[in-house]
Amino acid sequence: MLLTIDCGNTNTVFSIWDGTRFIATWRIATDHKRTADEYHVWLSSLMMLTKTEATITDAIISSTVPRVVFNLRVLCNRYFDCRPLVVGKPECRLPVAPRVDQGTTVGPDRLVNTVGAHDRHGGDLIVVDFGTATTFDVVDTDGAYIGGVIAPGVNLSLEALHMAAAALPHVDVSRPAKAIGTNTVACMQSGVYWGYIGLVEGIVREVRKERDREMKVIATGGLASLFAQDTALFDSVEDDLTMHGLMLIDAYNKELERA
Ligand SMILES: Nc1ncnc2c1ncn2[C@@H]1O[C@H](COP(=O)(O)OP(=O)(O)OP(=O)(O)O)[C@@H](O)[C@H]1O
Ligand SMILES: CC(C)(CO)[C@@H](O)C(=O)NCCC(=O)O
Ligand SMILES: [K+]
Repeated sequence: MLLTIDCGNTNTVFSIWDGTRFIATWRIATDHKRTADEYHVWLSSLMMLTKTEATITDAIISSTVPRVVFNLRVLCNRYFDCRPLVVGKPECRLPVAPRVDQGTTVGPDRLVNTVGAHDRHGGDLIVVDFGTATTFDVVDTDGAYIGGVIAPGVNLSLEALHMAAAALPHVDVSRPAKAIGTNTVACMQSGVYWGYIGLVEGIVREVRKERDREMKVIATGGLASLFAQDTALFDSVEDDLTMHGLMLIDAYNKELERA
């Protein structure tokens, strides 16, 4: 079975693909100090607790945090006796190469989302991912990543308000009942919630204008379904998009190896 690891700046998600479907998904806070042994204790306990029967033989990693890759590699070598594929490394091939400025490095999560979304929807697409950053990936007709937009993440914006203003408390994102807040928390929630609705709609409008063509919008990330309540923009909301992309990239590389 395949272990897919999506390491973001905030959270790291592990899933197990049994060849047909994902049988388990577990989340842990990203911490570069976490050792391979710690990952293994955590993973094996969850497997036991949930009675997940899995023999991991392969692994693929997407990491937006370069320094966590070392310990994730050790985890795969030591405990699963395999060498993981790492998205963004030259030995990990992608079905279609990104078309961006020379010398620039695209976030591996964005490359993986591009592959996952193009497989499900073809081109042209805009993939919106509500993670630590809110990213927009523009996918060409042939499935190439051709650029996009990086905006501050929703939770990051709320945290920035709290950090910079003495009178503003820590607030969790939520859908406010009204746009006009009548207390501090409601005002902040309105600013971020309706602000992000406007941000997403505005950016998609500009990207479509620039591309001058129809483009489907695919949303992913923990907060996608929250925002989907108040915009008709998303053609589809898919929480498993990154994992689907990782599974496809692994299969693509295995196929190349066999050829
Ligand atoms: N309905 C909800 N309301 C509030 N928060 C939510 C909701 N659903 C998910 N979340 C939270 O949203 C955040 C976004 O999750 P996601 O996995 O997309 O990104 P992340 O882990 O924050 O970022 P990264 O992938 O960059 O590490 C998570 O912290 C998750 O717990
Ligand atoms: C933008 C983030 C942080 C989103 O996770 C990640 O994709 C990243 O670190 N990207 C590198 C820069 C780029 O994608 O152009
Ligand atoms: K993510």
